[in-house]
Amino acid sequence: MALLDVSNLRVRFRAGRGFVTAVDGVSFQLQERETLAIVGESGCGKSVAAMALTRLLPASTTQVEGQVHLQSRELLGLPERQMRHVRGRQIATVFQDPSASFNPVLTVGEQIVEAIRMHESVSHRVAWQRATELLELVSIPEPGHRMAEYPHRFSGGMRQRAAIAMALAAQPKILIADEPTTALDVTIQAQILALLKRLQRELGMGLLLITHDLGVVAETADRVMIMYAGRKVEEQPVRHLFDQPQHPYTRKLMGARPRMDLDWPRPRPLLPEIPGMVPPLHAIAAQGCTFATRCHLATDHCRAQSPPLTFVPSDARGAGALVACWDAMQPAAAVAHEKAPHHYLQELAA
Ligand SMILES: Nc1ncnc2c1ncn2[C@@H]1O[C@H](COP(=O)(O)OP(=O)(O)OP(=O)(O)O)[C@@H](O)[C@H]1O
Repeated sequence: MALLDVSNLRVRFRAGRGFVTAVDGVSFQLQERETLAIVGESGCGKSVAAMALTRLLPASTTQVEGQVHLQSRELLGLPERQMRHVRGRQIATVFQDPSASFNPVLTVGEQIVEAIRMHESVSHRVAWQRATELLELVSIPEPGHRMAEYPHRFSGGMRQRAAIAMALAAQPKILIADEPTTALDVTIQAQILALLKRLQRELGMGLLLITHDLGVVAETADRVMIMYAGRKVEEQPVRHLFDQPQHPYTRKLMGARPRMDLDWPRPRPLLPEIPGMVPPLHAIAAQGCTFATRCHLATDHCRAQSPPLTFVPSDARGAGALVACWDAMQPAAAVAHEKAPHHYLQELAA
C-alpha cells in the first residue's frame, strides 16, 4: 500500500460569483522512503496541491474534491481536530521562507520544544533535550548554545536547518518540502538538499519535494511528476526522465535550464526561457490541452480535446512514462493509464 495516495484532487478558488480551478484532477502516490518531485513553472498549482492535501487552504474560499489516503486513513473528510494531529505528526511541511516557520520574539529552542510538546506529553526538560538533539541532527554547530538564540541570529541556511528540525519534531512519516532551497544561495542549497536526503534515509520518511528546478530533481528525486496549469502532464522515474522526456512541456523545461554556450571565441551563459507564460487561472482553456497555446506541436485536435494520461513505453524492457499529450501517444504502443503494464507500475513503486 502506498504511504500517500492522492486520487483525482481538484481545488477551486472562489472568484467573483464563480470559481477558478487551480488543481484539476491530479492523482499520484508516494511510497515509503521515496522522494517524489513535483515540478513546474510558477503558478502551475504545485503548492496549492500540497496545501490541499494537508488541508491548509482557507475553507471559506476554497473547494477541495477528490481523495487523499494516508495509508488507510482518508484525510479530506477528517474532522479538523484530528487533522491537526496529522499535520506535524504524520505529515510535516518545510516552506521556502524559513522565517515564516518561526515567531521572531521566541527563541529557536522554545519553539522546537513547543512543537514537540504539542504532539507528545513530555516534560519541558525532556523536550529541551530532544530539541537540542534535533538541532544536532540537522548539523547545527553548538546546538546547546543555539537553542537560546532568536531566529534572526541564524543565517538563512541555518534558519532553514532549524525549520527542518522543527518539522521533524513529531517524527512525521512524510515531509513536504516546498521550494526548500529557492531562497538560499547555491552552495547552501546543495547542503540543504544533502541534509534532506540524509534525514529521509535515516528516518525512513517519504519526501514530497516541490520545485521548479530540474537540477534539484536530478540530485534528489526517485520519481518526477510534471504539472502544467493545474494538471499532471507527465510522470516518470527520474532516471528515465532526463534521457527521454516525453511531453513537449517537459522537453521545454529541460531546454530552459541555464547553461554555457561554449562557442569559440566567445563562450557566454545562456538563460533560455519557454516563450509565453502559464495562464492565470481565469484564462485556462476550458477544453483541449492547457499547454496548446505554447506548444509548437499543437494541432486543432489538441486545442479541442484534453489528452488523457496515457502510458507511453520508451523501450522494450517496459520503461516509459505517463504522459498527457496527443503527439506523444503512439497509437500502436500507448495504453491507457489503468492498463499500464504491471512491471512499470512496480518500477514506479520501487
Ligand atoms: N488562496 C488563493 N486564492 C486564489 N488563487 C490562488 C490562491 N493560492 C494560489 N492561487 C493561484 O493558484 C495558482 C497556482 O498557485 P501555486 O502557488 O500552487 O503555484 P506553484 O506552482 O506552487 O508556483 P509557485 O512556485 O510560484 O508557488 C496560481 O495561479 C495562484 O495565483
